[in-house]
Amino acid sequence: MKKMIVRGGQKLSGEVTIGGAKNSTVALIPAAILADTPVKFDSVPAILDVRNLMLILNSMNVPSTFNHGELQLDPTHIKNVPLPGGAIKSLRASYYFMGALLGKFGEAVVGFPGGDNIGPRPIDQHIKGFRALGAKVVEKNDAVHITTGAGGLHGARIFFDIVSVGATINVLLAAVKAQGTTVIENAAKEPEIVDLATFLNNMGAQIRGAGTDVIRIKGVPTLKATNTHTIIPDRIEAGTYLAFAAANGEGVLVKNVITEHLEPFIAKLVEMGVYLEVNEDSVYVAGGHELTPVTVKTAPFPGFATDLQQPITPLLMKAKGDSTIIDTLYPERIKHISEMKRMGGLISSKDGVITVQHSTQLKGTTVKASEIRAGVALLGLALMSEGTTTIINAENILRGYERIVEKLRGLSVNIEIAED
Ligand SMILES: CC(=O)N[C@H]1[C@@H](OP(=O)(O)OP(=O)(O)OC[C@H]2O[C@@H](n3ccc(=O)[nH]c3=O)[C@H](O)[C@@H]2O)O[C@H](CO)[C@@H](O)[C@@H]1O
Ligand SMILES: C=C(OP(=O)(O)O)C(=O)O
Repeated sequence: MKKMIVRGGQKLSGEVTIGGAKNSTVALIPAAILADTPVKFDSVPAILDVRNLMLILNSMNVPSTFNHGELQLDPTHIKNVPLPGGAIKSLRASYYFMGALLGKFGEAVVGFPGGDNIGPRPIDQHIKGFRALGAKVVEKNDAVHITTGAGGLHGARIFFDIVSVGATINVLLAAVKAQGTTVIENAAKEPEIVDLATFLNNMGAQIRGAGTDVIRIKGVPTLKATNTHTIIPDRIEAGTYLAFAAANGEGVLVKNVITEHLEPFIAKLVEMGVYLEVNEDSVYVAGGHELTPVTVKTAPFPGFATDLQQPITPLLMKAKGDSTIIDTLYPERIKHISEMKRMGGLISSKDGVITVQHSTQLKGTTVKASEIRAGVALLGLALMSEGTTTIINAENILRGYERIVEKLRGLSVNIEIAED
């Protein structure tokens, strides 16, 4: 296990460059097995989720190499082996192998995924989608067994009961080579879905409407990669550094940002009184602002991302008054609260409403990163606290934040990582 040791009370300054989006990458890698050729990605983030996906690929006879942000993989001799456990349990997005294997072979056995401890995360909509495409789905022995009959998968009209990123992507992966046309209604609109559709379309897929709530997929028999796919920047990583810079910076430039992907987040910072300069592909945050409290309500894209409600929390503690957070997607995403309280943070949660008060007596201590965004929020609070904070279970942060220690050191933060 790893721990991060952060010395607080330092001001962030300088530049930080955002890497490729975790939530695109973890969909693109399973999607790549649909290709009949080798595949190359660049701007791939150096995160633990990528390492674990490479282990899963390896178990399927798909060799891969990852150097300097470039990931190459060769699915031409892939074997459809059952994927019941092991690395599957290490990340949520391993469930994309259900859709990808189903699309490729017409069958899949994939263990129930792991991922963040952020409350219940059912996959009923994924299964509903697979069934609509003609698959038989049985859940047994902690794994999902999916098969198709002799006719294979066929296009269908699917109306999701709730907007789900994972279900939209999984059904898209299964449908891309199915016979006929699939229409997904009430689809999720996240930029990572558009990135995935761009990758697949460049390989010959016929997907229209990604980024809107109706996606049409005309099945094609084969997919071939002819060029390198560059992954979009990580909007959640960008939002995290913007929040850190606003709370504790004295001039930070966050580079490689698609600012349109962060509109509700940037609007919230402006509403709080943070002084920002939004450039074409970067955002500059100046220091020393008077902050007013706000209400944050998470929603599917283009709403305020649930993945940013914890990272913005330390900043809310700087505002003079009470702020409110309502996470409509994951009301139980509150694992940071007890740890923040131990650091002197004035924060509480009742009936799905988190109240964050102006907190001036913050002190470092040993806290636990129980999941990625809870962990990074504690890191943000550590930067504002007096003394040293030790964050244990730091792997949960490294799962999705590439080179975070180096990036923060580049912003003059005194931070180190060590074995626990
Ligand atoms: C790898 C990845 O991209 N992870 C993101 C993805 O997770 P993930 O794809 O798992 O999240 P979903 O968009 O599916 O979940 C949205 C909501 O729908 C519910 N739901 C989902 C599927 C289902 O079959 N039934 C159901 O009820 C969930 O419990 C949740 O309340 O989107 C979340 C919401 O933006 C983000 O927090 C995660 O970072
Ligand atoms: C919840 C998250 O990730 P995952 O879906 O991979 O668990 C996240 O990135 O905040």
